Amino acid sequence: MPTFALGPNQYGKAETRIVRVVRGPGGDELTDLNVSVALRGDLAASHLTGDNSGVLTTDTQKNTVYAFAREHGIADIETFAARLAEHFVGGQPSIHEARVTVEQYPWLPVDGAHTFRRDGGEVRTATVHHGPYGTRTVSGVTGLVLLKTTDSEFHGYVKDRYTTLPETRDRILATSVNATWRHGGAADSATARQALLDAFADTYSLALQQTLFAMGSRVLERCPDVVEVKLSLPNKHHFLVDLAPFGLDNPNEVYYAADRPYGLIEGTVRRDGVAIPEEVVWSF
Ligand SMILES: O=c1[nH]c(=O)c2[nH]c(=O)[nH]c2[nH]1
Repeated sequence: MPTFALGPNQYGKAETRIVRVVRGPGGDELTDLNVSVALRGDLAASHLTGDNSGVLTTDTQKNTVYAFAREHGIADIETFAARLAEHFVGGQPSIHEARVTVEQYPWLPVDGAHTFRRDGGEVRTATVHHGPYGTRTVSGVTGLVLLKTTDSEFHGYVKDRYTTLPETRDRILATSVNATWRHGGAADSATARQALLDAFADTYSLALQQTLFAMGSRVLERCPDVVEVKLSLPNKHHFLVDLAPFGLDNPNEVYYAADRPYGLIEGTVRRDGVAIPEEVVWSF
């Protein structure tokens, strides 16, 4: 008779959407979040026999997210996530570890009073793990779309019998930045985000790979608390259209913006010679 063992497991309320309005005479403040909680601990009995005596229900977790927004405010998403994670672990003996992931959808004021507009597709992220190892925070941004119209070359690459890509000394460079930065909890995400923007803008690029390293390095330079930056950069190709069939030249003016396939350039930038604390990664 085969026997089976329960492997790594976790549970929690995913994607609690919460919008908080702080009303003030000088204009309202809007915070728009998507909060996911996952808990681990002494919880096998629920899986093995249906004994739920250690289970803090996912419904309670959702309620806690809402209540904390009112009781403690949100401050920034790192603080909000850490407060929740510490509460779940500190409040129940059966819960030993918590992972709280927060996505923030930025809104910009329209009239400085009570009207806002969503700020493109950009999303700010924070993931906090809390457990016997303490609190580990990873902040980030996704969907930050950037483009520069020049100061980008690409040449000197391998040519084999399948290569058709022409070398270029002047091309459009565009990407949608997906970045995370691991830190001790004190990193200023606005500074990190600005570092990504500045490095993309002022790096004369010979490859998106080189721009990636410059962007990660700039975050480490400006944010002393950050130990590691991970970047995933789709190369949003812009191909010059051949207008010769119409008797027209095309001096870097008219492009075809391809949405797929796209190059995907990914890499990690770390501080040299600094011992980096082990990353907490749950198996799923
Ligand atoms: O910056 C680039 N890196 C590549 O690896 C690559 N490959 C490619 O076709 N175009 C580009 N551009």
